[in-house]
Amino acid sequence: MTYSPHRPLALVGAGKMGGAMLAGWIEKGVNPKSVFVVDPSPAPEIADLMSREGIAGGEAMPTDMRPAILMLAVKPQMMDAILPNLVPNTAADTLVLSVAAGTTIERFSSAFGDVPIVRVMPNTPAQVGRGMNVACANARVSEDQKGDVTNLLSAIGKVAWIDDEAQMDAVTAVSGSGPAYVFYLTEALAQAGVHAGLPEDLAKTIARQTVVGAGELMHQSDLEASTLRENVTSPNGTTAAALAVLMADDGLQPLMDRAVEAAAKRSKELAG
Ligand SMILES: NC(=O)C1=CN([C@@H]2O[C@H](COP(=O)(O)OP(=O)(O)OC[C@H]3O[C@@H](n4cnc5c(N)ncnc54)[C@H](O)[C@@H]3O)[C@@H](O)[C@H]2O)C=CC1
Ligand SMILES: O=C(O)[C@@H]1CCC=N1
Repeated sequence: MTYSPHRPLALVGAGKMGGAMLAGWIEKGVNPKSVFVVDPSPAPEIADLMSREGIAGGEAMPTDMRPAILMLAVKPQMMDAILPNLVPNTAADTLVLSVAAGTTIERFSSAFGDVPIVRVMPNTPAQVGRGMNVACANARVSEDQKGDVTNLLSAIGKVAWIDDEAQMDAVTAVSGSGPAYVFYLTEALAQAGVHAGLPEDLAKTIARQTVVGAGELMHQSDLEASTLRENVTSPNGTTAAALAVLMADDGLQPLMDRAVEAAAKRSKELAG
C-alpha cells in the first residue's frame, strides 16, 4: 500500500499501545511522512518521537484527509464519542484497523458502514519488534489489503489471522494482556528472592535478567517451552523441587486458567 499526506496511515490514539506500534514502525523504517497522528495529548515519548521524526498530527484530521488506513487505538469506552467524528474522513476504500479490546467488527460497521475492517489484538513488545498480533477481517477486506496489514504488523512482530472473531476474547487474555503477567512474574520472582534473604537490588537484577534470558532463549530456539524447562531440571535437583510446587494440582495452572478466564470475561464485557 502506498501512503501520502492526503492518504496516510492515520493513528487515532497514540498512547501506550498505539505509541508502541508507531515507535516500532518508525524504528523499522516506515516513512514518518506517511503517518498522521490524531491525539489531543499523545504520550510524552511519542510527542518527542513525532517532533524528532517530523510526524504530523493534531487533535483532529484535516477535513480533506481520507486515510488509506484509519487505525483506532483509543480506549474501548471512547468509541461512542469518537467514531461519529471520524466518519467524514473515511473514503469507501479506507481500511479501518482497530486494536481496541472487546470492540467488535460489528460495532465499527455500524459506525462506518460496509467498509473493510480489521480487528487486531497486538501487544506492547511491538515497540521492540517482538509483538504478537492476532488479526480478524470482515468480508470486505481484500486479499491485497490483508497482505498490506500483514506487512505492517510483521514489521513489529509475529502475525496470526483468525476467522472466528469470538476467539478474540481468549487471544486478548493470552497475548494482549500476557506481557503484564510476565512482568508480574518477574516482580514476584524478585520478591521471593527478597523473602529468601537477598538484598532487593540484587533480587530485582537477577529476576529481570532471568526472564530476559529465558525470553531470548525461547526466541532463538526451536525447542518447545516444555523442553527448555526440562533442560533446566536436573533429576532430583533444585528446579524439580520448585516445579513440584508450581506444577501441583493447586499450582500455577489453575491460577493461570482463572486469570485468563477473568481477562476474557472482561473482554466480552467491553463489547458492551
Ligand atoms: N496497553 C496495551 O498493552 C494494549 C492495549 N490495547 C488497546 O489499545 C487501546 C489503547 O490502550 P492504551 O494505549 O493502553 O491506552 P492509553 O490511555 O495509553 O492511550 C489512549 C490514547 O488515546 C488518546 N485519546 C484520548 N481521547 C482521544 C481522542 N478524542 N482522539 C484521539 N485520541 C484520544 C489519549 O490521549 C491516549 O494517548 C485500547 O483500546 C486497548 O484495549 C490492545 C492491546 C494491548
Ligand atoms: O488491559 C487492557 O484492557 C488492554 C487490552 C490488552 C492489554 N491491555
